[in-house]
Amino acid sequence: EKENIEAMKGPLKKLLECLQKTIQRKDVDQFFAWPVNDVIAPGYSSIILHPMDFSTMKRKIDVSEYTSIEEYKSDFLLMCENATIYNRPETIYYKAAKRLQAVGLKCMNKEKVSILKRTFG
Ligand SMILES: COc1ccc(C(=O)NC2CCC2)cc1-c1cc(C(C)=O)n2cccnc12
Repeated sequence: EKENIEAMKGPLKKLLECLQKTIQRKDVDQFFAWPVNDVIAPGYSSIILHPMDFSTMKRKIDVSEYTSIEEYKSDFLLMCENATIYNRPETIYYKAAKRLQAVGLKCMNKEKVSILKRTFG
């Protein structure tokens, strides 16, 4: 039972690594590559209680913390949503988050996820 779950995580891990590479390529300015801090974004840590960024997601992939593509997707959406909560709509960060969210959702759309779920269980 445990081996099966472990074995299952291999392919899922590969899939998520590939998915993250594809999506992160769109973050050319690397606004989402690292955790946002209070120096560059005043008051960030008191406004955004559940921060998320690509480096944190990468670490979670590496330690097999994601057991499904849905879990990965919710961290991705959290990351984008944080940026639309903290930043005003006219800012480059808000716009970058909206663009990134659209790209990410295309990569993780329903059809693909159901195919992946069938393939990876
Ligand atoms: C890891 O986060 C970042 C890294 C680098 C930069 C950056 O290069 N900013 C320069 C472009 C104009 C200043 C911005 C950010 C950044 C991301 C964000 C997000 C994602 O909200 N942010 C918000 C307010 C101020 N700065 C940021």
